Amino acid sequence: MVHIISKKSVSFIGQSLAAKIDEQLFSKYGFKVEQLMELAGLASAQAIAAHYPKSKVAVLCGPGNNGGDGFVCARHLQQFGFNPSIVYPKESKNELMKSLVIQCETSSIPVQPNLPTDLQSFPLIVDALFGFSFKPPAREPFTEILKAVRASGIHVFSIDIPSGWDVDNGAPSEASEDIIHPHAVISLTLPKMCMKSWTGPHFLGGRFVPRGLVEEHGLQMPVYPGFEQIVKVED
Ligand SMILES: NC(=O)C1=CN([C@@H]2O[C@H](COP(=O)(O)OP(=O)(O)OC[C@H]3O[C@@H](n4cnc5c(N)ncnc54)[C@H](O)[C@@H]3O)[C@@H](O)[C@H]2O)[C@H](O)CC1
Ligand SMILES: [K+]
Repeated sequence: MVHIISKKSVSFIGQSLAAKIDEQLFSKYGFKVEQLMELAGLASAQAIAAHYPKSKVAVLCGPGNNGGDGFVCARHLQQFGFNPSIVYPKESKNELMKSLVIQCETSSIPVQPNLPTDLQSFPLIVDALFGFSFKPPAREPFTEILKAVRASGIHVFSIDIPSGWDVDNGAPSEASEDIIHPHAVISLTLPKMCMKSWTGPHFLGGRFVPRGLVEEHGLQMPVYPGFEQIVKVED
């Protein structure tokens, strides 16, 4: 059972503060991106395993760190008994992303640029296309993918933000075809402003923010019970 906390007990942060916190974690507080990505991807996999039965799962990975979280999440999902396949439309030159591809491929997790032709046989899709650095609207080849995912009707679990949404203002329109309409979301560190009016299943993970950073920005952090890495946010 995932512990439930009130939406009112945590801060919601905007795009610029999310980027500032991220930058300070690496500069002032000495973290390496792969450390935090491992925790973010693990928390995402834990939320998925807590919420969905084991199944085939298509993990859509973008070119930035949100995509990196997706690769890590896929690795952990495989450890938890899921059967992940990665869709990675735009290969990054970044060394960390290259390592993540190797880690998955050598663990027999397929990595391909296109959606699987048998997408309808996947009960679940993980959306790790874009996180808090996204600036709408999405460009190709992502627009086509977002539209195909929407048309498929398959349940989507979004990591950090639903891809295609404006980080501060949310979904451009309920009817938009080129954005993710998630079934559930995990926010990392703290929920972003776009999640304010979200009423579906909402998890929170990323239990790694040092106390100094919390105090510096006056953040209201979630209270995680014991040694848990995720909580569920409800009204
Ligand atoms: N501090 C934390 O909590 C941590 C969060 N993590 C995850 O990292 C992402 C943010 O990662 P970042 O690399 O800054 O950016 P994104 O992944 O959101 O995307 C950048 C990527 O996307 C391209 N892009 C932007 N807009 C568009 C567009 N309109 N169309 C097409 N492509 C676009 C851009 O060029 C870049 O290539 C955060 O959300 C968390 O998921 C870390 O893993 C750990 C620390
Ligand atoms: K996402």
